[in-house]
Amino acid sequence: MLGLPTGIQACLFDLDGVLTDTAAVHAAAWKEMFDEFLRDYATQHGIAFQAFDARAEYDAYVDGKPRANGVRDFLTARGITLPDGTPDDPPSAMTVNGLGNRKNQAVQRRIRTEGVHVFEGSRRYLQAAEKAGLRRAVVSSSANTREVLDVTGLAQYVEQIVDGVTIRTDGLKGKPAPDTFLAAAKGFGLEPSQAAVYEDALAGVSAGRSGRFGQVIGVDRVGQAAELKSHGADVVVRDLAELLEN
Ligand SMILES: O=P(O)(O)OC[C@H]1O[C@@H](O)[C@H](O)[C@@H](O)[C@@H]1O
Repeated sequence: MLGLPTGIQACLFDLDGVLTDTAAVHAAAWKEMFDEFLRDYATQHGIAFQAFDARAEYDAYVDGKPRANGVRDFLTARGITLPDGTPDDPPSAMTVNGLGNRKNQAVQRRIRTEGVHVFEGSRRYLQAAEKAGLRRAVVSSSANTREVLDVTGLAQYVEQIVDGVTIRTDGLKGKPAPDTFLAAAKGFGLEPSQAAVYEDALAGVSAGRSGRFGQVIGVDRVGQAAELKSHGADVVVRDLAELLEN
């Protein structure tokens, strides 16, 4: 049923790139912020400007992770160290949190002006999961999760949210650690083996694999099926509608 092995009682959905087409919106906002930062950094240090690669560097260092971890992991890969600062740093601050807040301004502006596209196959899958009596949670690193679920009308299908805000308030480790998915399974009173994880990010499928979930479904929106498999996806689909067929 719904492409799931028997015994699965809950669906734990990532948001950006799985339910909504917001992975691309995040990637564009990251590029806007990092390119501005990297241009200034290159001028100050007398080095050549090398733009942020919104595909390869986004997928490897940023996608699926909590905001500050994405900033830190990308800068580390480029050999750049900045002080962490604090979450309330202004967007102009040259800190990990400052850059994260600058990116958040960009992503919120884009969400407001461009709107959010819902993958129709995902909406249908959520409805089918509800009809089948499966529990439904959204497990996302994004602190903008509630807003996106509200503006898209998807909130009505979701029973539990573990997001970027929960990570901060409950002191959870973000993806690729399995903690956010484990918290969602626990919230339903279920074992990880009784829950399926739906993820488009490499960090997310790694989290599903290390948490020993009953099924890890990789959702390939950008042609990275092989990487999703090698990071731990049991199956890879291009759209959740494919799972409705079996
Ligand atoms: O900056 P936010 O909205 O809290 O989101 C953090 C991360 O959330 C993830 O869901 C996205 O895949 C990342 O691209 C994003 O950076």
